[in-house]
Amino acid sequence: MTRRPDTLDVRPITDAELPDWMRAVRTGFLRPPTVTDEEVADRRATLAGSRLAGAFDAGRCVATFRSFPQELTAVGGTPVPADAISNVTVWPTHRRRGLLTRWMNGDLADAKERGDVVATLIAAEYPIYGRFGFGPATTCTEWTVDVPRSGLDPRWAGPEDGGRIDLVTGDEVRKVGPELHERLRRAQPGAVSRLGHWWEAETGVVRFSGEPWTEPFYAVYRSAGGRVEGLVSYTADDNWGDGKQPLNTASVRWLITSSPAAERALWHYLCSIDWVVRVKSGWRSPDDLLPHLLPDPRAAAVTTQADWLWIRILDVVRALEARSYDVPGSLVLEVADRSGLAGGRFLLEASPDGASCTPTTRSADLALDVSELASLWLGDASVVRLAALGRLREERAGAARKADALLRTSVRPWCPDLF
Ligand SMILES: CC(=O)SCCNC(=O)CCNC(=O)[C@H](O)C(C)(C)COP(=O)(O)OP(=O)(O)OC[C@H]1O[C@@H](n2cnc3c(N)ncnc32)[C@H](O)[C@@H]1OP(=O)(O)O
Repeated sequence: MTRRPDTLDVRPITDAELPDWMRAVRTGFLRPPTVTDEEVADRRATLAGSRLAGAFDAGRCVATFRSFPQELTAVGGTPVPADAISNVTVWPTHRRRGLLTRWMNGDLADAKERGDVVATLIAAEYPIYGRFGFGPATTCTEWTVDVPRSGLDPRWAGPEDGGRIDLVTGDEVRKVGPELHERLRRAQPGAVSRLGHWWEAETGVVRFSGEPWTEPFYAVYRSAGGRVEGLVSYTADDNWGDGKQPLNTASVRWLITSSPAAERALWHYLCSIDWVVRVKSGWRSPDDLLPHLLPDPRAAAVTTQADWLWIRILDVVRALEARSYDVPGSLVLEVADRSGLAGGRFLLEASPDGASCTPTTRSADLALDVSELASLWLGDASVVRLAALGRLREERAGAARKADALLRTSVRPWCPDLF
């Protein structure tokens, strides 16, 4: 296949080019391209710290790339510096000429140079990013609850643990949300820091998505001691069936909690709203309490089960030293990285008191690609399973089981954010 010569002007964008860049992003994501002056102004206010690039053909932006600083929580709660990648689009007229490859290789090299431990992204499609050393590291699950079948007590009138649930406004959400989210993300492996504008965008104060804004409902859970421990944003449709029966579906936009009591109470609340016969959970942690807090968990059908956060390890030593380990153990990993950014042979010596990781010449226990290490690092994937799939190689008999004992975790990682 012959590729057309590269005549494009590929570079960071200027501030004056932001409207054109936004049009290009929308076109690449198949959304109506019209951008208003207000949306440009709102978007501009949210981009501090972001690195924005565009490809220009005869002066028109035809492809986009953005990255920005982020923190990702490792197993055990230590945040590591991450290079978050987003808004990757190449117009259909300019696809498969290597634009993504050029940007990605440059951005990952810059991130490595800056000292970022990982790069992160949410992949639009599964096959795009593995070639650049990314691996799927968390998953998301969506359930649809058939409320009348759930077995929950229909007379429920609020939490029985002394806590309370209140419907609140967007103003209140912006007051209590950020602190709650900080508590959650510092404890949850796989969670990421949020940019300052996240809460403003979620409550309609800044609008740059091009979607019409409709105010959702917000409910907050406070513990018996008055501490905010949970927050949910949801919408409901308007569906009256034959026979004048309300058959509404409540759809969760997001739900965050810092305690199991808050998680249980908010799901119970959502499943006890009069008229609501279906609750769509939104993209949740695979470990969410939802299905099993129902007396009949089969009332919660899995409607989505897919990869979510993808990670690219840029520094194997710092990544493996940043996370915690529940048991003592050692492991020699032969990590292949075709880009030359992070490969090598490493000795990991770990215990619940800490870990050290050093380049070594000892013979390897396991040989794997850097993308497979990304899937293992947050504790979600199974080494034994990856070996069975032929995606990593045991160099010493029994090494895969030994590695699972060291790397897997009792709580699965989860990233609540789309970015
Ligand atoms: C983090 C995010 O923003 S996710 C959003 C990603 N964007 C989208 O999905 C929007 C629609 N798609 C696009 O904009 C583009 O097709 C992109 C960005 C996915 C790819 O950009 P391109 O410039 O065409 O990619 P590029 O030419 O560098 O391709 C590199 C390789 O990846 C492969 N590839 C690229 N996209 C895909 C895909 N969607 N599925 C499978 N393979 C792909 C190419 O075939 C090529 O393989 P080769 O080296 O074996 O020939």
